[in-house]
Amino acid sequence: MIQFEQVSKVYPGGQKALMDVNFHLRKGEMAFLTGHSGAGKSTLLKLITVIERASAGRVAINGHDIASVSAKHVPYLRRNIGMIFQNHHLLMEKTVFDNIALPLVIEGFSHSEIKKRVAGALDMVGLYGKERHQPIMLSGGEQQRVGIARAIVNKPPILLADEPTGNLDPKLSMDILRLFETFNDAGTSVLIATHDLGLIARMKYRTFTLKQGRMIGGEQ
Ligand SMILES: Nc1ncnc2c1ncn2[C@@H]1O[C@H](COP(=O)(O)OP(=O)(O)OP(=O)(O)O)[C@@H](O)[C@H]1O
Repeated sequence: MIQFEQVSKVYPGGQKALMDVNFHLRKGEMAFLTGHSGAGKSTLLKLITVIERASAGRVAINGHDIASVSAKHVPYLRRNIGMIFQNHHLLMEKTVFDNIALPLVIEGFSHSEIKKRVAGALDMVGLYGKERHQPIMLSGGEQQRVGIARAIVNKPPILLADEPTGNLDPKLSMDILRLFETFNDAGTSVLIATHDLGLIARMKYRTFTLKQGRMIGGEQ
């Protein structure tokens, strides 16, 4: 599903963020990506979402080399990827409904379809009835679930999460992980970047480990 072959990333200032990275997230797999601060986790996710481009090597999604995707076609590629952030990047002045509807509005869905899909997404993350609230009225865990609902509302085959449980207590973190498992059970490929080794230890998933830009575990 997502394949890196000998991928390196050097930022314009000369900072080497990734070096000769090989890894393969299989279709329908759920896995963790870990490593110390600065190890290159966010950079790896940015190469998948084409926020950054690789300096060397090959990044492929579904067998397609994304180096050949032009800037114009990047938005189409991103429709296949739901992205979840630690500080969820919600629009605080908008309602929960508007936040979740955003990807569908951009894709030009009809209002009735948007209502149906947002209701379904709210139901999945356990926030049904909160659609008129503003994010500021919700707890940290609830805000994170709004971010997750927005990421899955257009049913992408790939879900990427960058420190999705960073601000949450262990119980809420586990709830979020269980939510990811539900999507994974439905066939979504899920990659979760996290520092939380305790959380990883409690789960049975493959773990890719980065150390100073090199992959030191989990490639097989
Ligand atoms: N836009 C950038 N320009 C220059 N250097 C960068 C840029 N983004 C990241 N880096 C550098 O690349 C390296 C990897 O950073 P990255 O953010 O991928 O690490 P990370 O593992 O996600 O860290 P954290 O867990 O702290 O978020 C770091 O040394 C960082 O300083």
